[in-house]
Amino acid sequence: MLPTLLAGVAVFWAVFRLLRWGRRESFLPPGPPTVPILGNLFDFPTVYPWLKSAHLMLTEMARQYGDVYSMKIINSTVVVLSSTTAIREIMDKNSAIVSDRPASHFAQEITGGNHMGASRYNDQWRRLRRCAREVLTQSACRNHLNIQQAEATQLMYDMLTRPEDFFDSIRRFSTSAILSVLYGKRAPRITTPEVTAFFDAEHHWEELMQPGAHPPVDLIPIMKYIPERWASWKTEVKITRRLQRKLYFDLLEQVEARMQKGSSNGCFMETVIEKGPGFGLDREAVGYIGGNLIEGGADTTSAFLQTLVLALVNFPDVQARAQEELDSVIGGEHSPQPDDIERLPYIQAVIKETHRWRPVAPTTLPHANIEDFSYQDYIIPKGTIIFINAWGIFHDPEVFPKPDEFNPDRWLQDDMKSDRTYDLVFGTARRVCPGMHIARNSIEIDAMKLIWAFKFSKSKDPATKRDKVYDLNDFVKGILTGPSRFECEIAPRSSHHAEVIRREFLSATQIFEVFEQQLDSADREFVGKLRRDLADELHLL
Ligand code: HEM
Repeated sequence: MLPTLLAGVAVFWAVFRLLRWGRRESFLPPGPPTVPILGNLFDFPTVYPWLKSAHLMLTEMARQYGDVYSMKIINSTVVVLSSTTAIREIMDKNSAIVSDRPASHFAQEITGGNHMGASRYNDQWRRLRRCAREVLTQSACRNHLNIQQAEATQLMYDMLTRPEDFFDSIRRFSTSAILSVLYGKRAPRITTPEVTAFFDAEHHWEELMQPGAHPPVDLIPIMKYIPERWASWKTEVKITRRLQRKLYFDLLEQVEARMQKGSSNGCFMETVIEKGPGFGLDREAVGYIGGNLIEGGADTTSAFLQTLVLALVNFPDVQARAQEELDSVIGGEHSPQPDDIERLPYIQAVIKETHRWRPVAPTTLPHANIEDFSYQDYIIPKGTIIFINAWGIFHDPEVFPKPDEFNPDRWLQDDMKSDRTYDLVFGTARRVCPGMHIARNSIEIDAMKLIWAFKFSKSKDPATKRDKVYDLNDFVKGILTGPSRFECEIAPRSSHHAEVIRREFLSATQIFEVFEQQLDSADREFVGKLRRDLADELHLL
């Protein structure tokens, strides 16, 4: 009798709990109507990734339900923040409790909990983060300006000689710059083995981490126990882990080998290898911290630069004004140097406007809270997934009139000069991007040099001979985004500019050589020939 009664109570309890799934609790902020059990599952943008980008759908809902709204996804709660006031009141004031990440079974399985960006708010994350913070301070990052600047001279040279490949040249640049800073080993070609290995590993990682691409193991944890033959994602997880580890630990071994030979070059990982144990990081974690930083730094920087080119092509008046400023402040004898940015307010505004117009991370990365907290009359329960709708904030017409227009002047208005909204591009609370100083340096150097060096204009339609029409919303879908591949015309602003580009690239040889100690024979041959040909060419000029 008792077992039957207990079983009855258990079934009743399970049914009772199930019926509460999907229902919005009265203490939550408002949001779209829910359906039983599934809640807002079908309102959630990632369920239809092929339809519309997540940030556009989240923004449409914000205009309807307000700057703090909630959704129920089965038994989890999602809150979306779409105003600076909400960011200040929720993220800044509660930073100690809103810096968790939603659970990611895939990230845990692939990296063993060593992925800083995907890690929960736990002791291992604190160790990884402390190490990254101390080694990536603003002043420490100045030590890497030389190689970032040298890499930018190769980017200019590549655009000069192969303008049609600019999309890949930018990708090579950003991957090589971050590899040099982190591992002291550069990548002179897009086919350099580490670049190919990174793209391959990243492709698998992004495919797995894309919400909606695989069964929702985090929402329905029992799925973890499905045997591999019916769960293709388990094989993908193994492949991704193998590819990442091969890249990260091969690179780590190369740094260790150089250090043993006494030919260190001051890269980030040398410091991490020395100081890592002091931060409580074992070799496993040291391997992953570097890998996670390549991942954080490579595609974000290239997406920004590709967006900048798209904007320059489509807003020629902005380009002309930026070039006027560069001509009057820098002149034509040499390209801009890192510290010149202080004297170039319009270029600074162009950079801010690029971040605002098409942010690389339009919803940053999702946060989660480790404790309940209240906001106005609402309670946000522990474990809520918090989306920062940076796109919605940057495209709020009340704050940024005509938000789709690329207008750097808005950042030169007195009230915007010290406005903190811009900081959102690098995230919030204790998760704010640890690579932002490295990123800012790269972006500033490149924006100054590229705008100084080239005229960017629209390609012609071969049939009509008219300017091509660009779809300024054709961006790759995902948590991190950038423009889909596009064509444009890139020409040096004068033959004198072209000559300066060649000279500056050749004179960066000494800086490059420090980062070329371990290149493979094909890359070594490539850089040798390139420099010999360039020297001959300049000699003839
Ligand atoms: C245009 C360049 C970049 C942009 C726009 C950008 C933006 C962001 C954003 C929005 C976040 C999420 C912050 C949050 O959760 O609130 C983030 C996290 C992160 N970024 Fe960046 N980032 C850039 C470059 C870099 C670079 C160069 C590195 C490495 C040197 C890097 C490494 C990371 C890491 C490791 C995290 C995860 C931090 C954590 O969860 O504790 N990022 N970044």
